[in-house]
Amino acid sequence: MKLFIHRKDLRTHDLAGFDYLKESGAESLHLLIIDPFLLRKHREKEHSGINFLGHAHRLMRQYHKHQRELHIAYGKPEDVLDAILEQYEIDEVVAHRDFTPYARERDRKLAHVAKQHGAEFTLLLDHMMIHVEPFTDFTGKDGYYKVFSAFHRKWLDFLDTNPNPVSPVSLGELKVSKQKLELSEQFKLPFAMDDFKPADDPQSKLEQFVKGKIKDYGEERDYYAIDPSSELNPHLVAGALSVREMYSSAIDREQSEEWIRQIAFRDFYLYQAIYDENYFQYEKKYDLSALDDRHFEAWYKGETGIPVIDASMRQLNETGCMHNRLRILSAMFLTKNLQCPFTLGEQYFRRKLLDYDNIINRGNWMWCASLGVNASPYFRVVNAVTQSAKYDPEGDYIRQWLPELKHLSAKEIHQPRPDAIVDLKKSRAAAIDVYKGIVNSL
Ligand SMILES: Cc1cc2nc3c(=O)[nH]c(=O)nc-3n(C[C@H](O)[C@H](O)[C@H](O)COP(=O)(O)OP(=O)(O)OC[C@H]3O[C@@H](n4cnc5c(N)ncnc54)[C@H](O)[C@@H]3O)c2cc1C
Repeated sequence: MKLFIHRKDLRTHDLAGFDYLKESGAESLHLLIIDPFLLRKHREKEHSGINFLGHAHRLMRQYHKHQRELHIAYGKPEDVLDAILEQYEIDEVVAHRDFTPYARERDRKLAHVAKQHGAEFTLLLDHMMIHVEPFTDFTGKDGYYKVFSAFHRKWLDFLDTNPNPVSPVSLGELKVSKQKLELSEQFKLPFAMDDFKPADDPQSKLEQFVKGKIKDYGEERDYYAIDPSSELNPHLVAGALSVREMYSSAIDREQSEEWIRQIAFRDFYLYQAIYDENYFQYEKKYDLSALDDRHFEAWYKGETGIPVIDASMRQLNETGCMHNRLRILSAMFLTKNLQCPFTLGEQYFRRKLLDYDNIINRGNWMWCASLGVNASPYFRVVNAVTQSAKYDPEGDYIRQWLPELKHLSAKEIHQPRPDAIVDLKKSRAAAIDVYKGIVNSL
């Protein structure tokens, strides 16, 4: 019998692991491990944890609907696996690959436990559009792409000749074992799944988006006050929706290029995390000693006196959502105008974002902070006030999140408040000076 472990792939169709199980013809036991490490610091009460657990609850229901058994265990993955392999005749453990340092170490430990029990440990690539090894062969490049535009061109060519279609295999076609798992008390969930509202179905949202808003995405994607983007990402990061489904539902639609380009962007950051050995340690490579956390609290509480920044942080704190343009403004403001290390903002987003993803979050924070291989130039410091006036000309977004400024005119509402913690012009000049030193310290 095989053991399939769900991770960031909380769905019951189009999974590389399901294709593999179907092909093998073997019976399989299906497991989701809730890892206490990933819920430390009460993340189950933060938006990112609530999103994941809401999707876990939805997955449980889907298994139930298919009359299949999904076992849920709570504990260190290697301990859970050890207990299961001790009790059951399992010859192979199957899961999907992940590239964060924590995931790599976890999988190293799981491989070790599997080996001790004489079982195979198979990791499959599921959550990227491209398969990285064939892609690397296809590029014929010595080394990897460091710049997105060149990567993007090759990515499109590669998918033209190496399509990665949605799999027709779904849970109902697998021989899922009906055996009960008898795990000891220590592996029982310390909370009830019912405490988490099951996440909504992403399929109808995807369908609506590709039939409607996708054609305006290229022109309107930055106009955050009118909700121009798909808002599918919380489903994608939990794996309730596969990237193949997103790509294949959009690729033949007119004017879908810009949206597809964003999917390539996601693959690009995942690809960087695989090939750039410094991806997770740039903060140790640069000299960031000129930066400090003086203004961090004002930033995360939305009390900087720059209306668009405060509005976006209030939205984030309350809902876990923040549009991409606002993430850029708020990250550049923190790292550049407030001269705060990017890692503090990165960690704050980890707790707060509904669609938090370690690799994508880090790549974007580094881009904003002008660090790493694919970074904005150090002298790029966007002006939050002019961007606010450009993308939200009536100030509707600010009025929604800062009702105390409702009375101000469309012209006044974007302007720094009298008690703003920094002067945008002066802090921009200072940031350019400091970041010139930082980027040259590598
Ligand atoms: C500082 C900062 C932090 C971020 N943190 C995260 C994070 O933790 N998790 C995360 O998934 N994204 C993150 N992003 C990227 C981006 O903001 C979100 O992917 C996007 O806002 C999701 O919105 P949407 O669901 O409407 O997707 P759409 O705008 O409809 O885009 C479709 C898909 O394209 C991908 N995408 C879009 N923008 C980007 C981007 N800039 N980089 C990589 N992929 C992108 C996403 O997978 C998304 O599902 C961050 C961006 C910044 C500037």
